Amino acid sequence: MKNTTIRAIDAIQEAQKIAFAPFVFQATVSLRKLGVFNLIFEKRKKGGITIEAISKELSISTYGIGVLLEIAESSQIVTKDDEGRYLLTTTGYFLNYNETVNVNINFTNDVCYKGLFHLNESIKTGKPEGLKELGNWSTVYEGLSQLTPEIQKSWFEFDHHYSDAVFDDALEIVFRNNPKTIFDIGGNTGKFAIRSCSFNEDVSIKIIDLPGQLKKALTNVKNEGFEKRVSGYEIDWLKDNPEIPNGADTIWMCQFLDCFSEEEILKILTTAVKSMTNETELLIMETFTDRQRFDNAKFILEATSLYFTVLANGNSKMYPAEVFLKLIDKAGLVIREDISIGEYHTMFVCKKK
Ligand SMILES: C[S@@+](CC[C@H](N)C(=O)[O-])C[C@H]1O[C@@H](n2cnc3c(N)ncnc32)[C@H](O)[C@@H]1O
Repeated sequence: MKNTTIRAIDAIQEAQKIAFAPFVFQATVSLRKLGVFNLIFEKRKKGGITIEAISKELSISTYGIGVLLEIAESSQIVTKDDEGRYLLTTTGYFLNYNETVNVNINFTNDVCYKGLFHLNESIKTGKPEGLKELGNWSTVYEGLSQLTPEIQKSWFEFDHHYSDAVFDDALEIVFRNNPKTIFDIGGNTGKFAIRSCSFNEDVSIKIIDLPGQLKKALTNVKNEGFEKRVSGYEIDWLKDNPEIPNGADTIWMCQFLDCFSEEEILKILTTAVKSMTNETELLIMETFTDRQRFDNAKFILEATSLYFTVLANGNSKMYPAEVFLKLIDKAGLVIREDISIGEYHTMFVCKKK
């Protein structure tokens, strides 16, 4: 976006918005949590609702509702008419009711907010300095299974939101050659394994992940009754010389490689290649910054990169596809198909060179 023609008065307004962005964010979180947005929306057909009426209905002081709605009005989240009645703007509506905005707000507030304070340190050290706000681990992945329930819920809802919706389309491609054995690398909570077992009655899946995460995934798999067809394999890709077993018809890596630096991605892909035959398909599904149709999607991915910097591991990010193209080639793989899936994702179907 170019801003060469922006007037100084507008530019200072934009700068002030950034200077106070955390205030607007926290006011929004509070208006959501207190049910003020819901109430304003419910009253839309009556022309809106005043601060006094909101205060009475929600048993919160007029002072409290007033300070929140003042900044919300200046931020174009609500409007106020001459009788002092508030309505949601379209932005306010999305802040309260859009599913993607909802998972992003919860993720920002519950998982990232406190940790982000340490971003400058992380940029200098290359370490996730904000992670200490959540627990004492060297990467967030070590701690995923130990996060408090509220933080864990927001983390998993964020993660799942961006993959769940595309699993249906992805499964059609994964199973078009009828694989009997799939390795799900970075299987997380076992969602893909469970969906695969429901989709195809013959397939066996091996989830490959860190021990804590694997335990959680296998419990979920058992709860769905698929424990005979899903096994686990413990790995820490950050250790020296990781190895995975042979025997997969398909290796599945969804929203996984972005959790690593370029050097680490190359190590993972090279290790995977060693376990592949000429027939094995390696499927990489990612959200690439240079493959987004909408600016807001690119913006979400750039913010997610900062989460990786300050909280996840200090050295990974959401990558442009061109970085992956180079690493895939370097690892000894060739891309047979390059498929766009859903709103955000790209799938690379890779084979050994
Ligand atoms: C973003 S999640 C993957 C999400 C999942 N595949 C999906 O599509 O929803 C990343 C996964 O990589 C795993 N992971 C991260 N670092 C790892 C490491 N050093 N060794 C092994 N697995 C790791 C995490 O435990 C987590 O399950």
